[in-house]
Amino acid sequence: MITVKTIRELRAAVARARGEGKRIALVPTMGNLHAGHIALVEKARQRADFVVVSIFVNPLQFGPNEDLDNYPRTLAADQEKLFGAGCNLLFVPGVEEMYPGGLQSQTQVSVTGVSEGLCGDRRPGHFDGVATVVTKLFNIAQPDIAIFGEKDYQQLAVIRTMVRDLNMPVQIFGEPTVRAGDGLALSSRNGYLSEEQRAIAPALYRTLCDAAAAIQAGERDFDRLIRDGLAALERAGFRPDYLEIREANSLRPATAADHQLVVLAAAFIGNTRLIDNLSVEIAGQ
Ligand SMILES: Nc1ncnc2c1ncn2[C@@H]1O[C@H](COP(=O)(O)OP(=O)(O)OP(=O)(O)O)[C@@H](O)[C@H]1O
Ligand SMILES: CC(C)(CO)[C@@H](O)C(=O)[O-]
Ligand code: BAL
Repeated sequence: MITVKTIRELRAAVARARGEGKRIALVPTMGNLHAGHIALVEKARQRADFVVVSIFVNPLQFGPNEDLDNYPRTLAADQEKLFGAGCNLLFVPGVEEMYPGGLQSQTQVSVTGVSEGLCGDRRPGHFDGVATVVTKLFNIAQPDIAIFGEKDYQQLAVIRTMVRDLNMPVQIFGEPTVRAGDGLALSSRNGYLSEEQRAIAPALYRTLCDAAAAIQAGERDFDRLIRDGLAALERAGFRPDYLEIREANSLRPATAADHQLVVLAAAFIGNTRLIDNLSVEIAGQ
């Protein structure tokens, strides 16, 4: 595995791999890697011959009061994990390499529809920042495929929409959320939790499971399910940001006629904001 910091080095290595007839995969990350990221890398290995992982804590997708400065940066440990997972090239650009003209003058990519509501409302500008950096990473690495986690469900929908609308020649794969034994979705931000907060955290997934089970059992009063879910999160010690039930593909609010649903939630424990989601397929329809 080689680690490069510049677009020029990345392009040269990818051109060599392509010249050898290799299929290129890209796994974009913000680092502080855990088993969820490694599962994406392993999937990339299965589907391609040359795996590029990027680690870039993208300032463009953070709001002014968010955790950009505190976001964990653990390059040496990440390199070790990626080497073990069969990554071929690690791209770790600095902010200047990615945004040489500064953040203000950066052309931005903005996806309508699926980026509205949910995290799009709670984190204004977030998905413009994500769509912009992912477009840049696609243009820089020109991968055949790119792999993302379903944990960031709305992000995956935004990227799929962007690729479709802008005819980007890259195939997108979404991978299931990797969870701890108690159900908590693995996330770099879990590292912010104290022992006491970590004990509260699995209630987020439990709440999603309860809502999904109620839908499977025939409940279609989604407003009531949302109210119950928000109350359950509060009882557990969360400060809920949102809990919503959406149609799984369009992300519009679900109706009783929909067959593929997703329950999505974001909630704070102290200053730490966790997100999670659970898809619900209504069988036999
Ligand atoms: N538990 C997980 N299972 C599968 N994929 C995941 C998981 N957590 C993150 N990913 C995916 O890894 C990629 C990089 O995500 P990122 O580096 O932001 O990690 P993260 O753990 O989600 O961090 P954060 O705490 O900032 O949300 C994204 O495609 C994301 O969806
Ligand atoms: C896709 C991504 C790497 C873009 O910065 C980021 O949003 C993430 O880690 O999910
Ligand atoms: N995992 C999504 C990146 C973010 O929260 O900014």
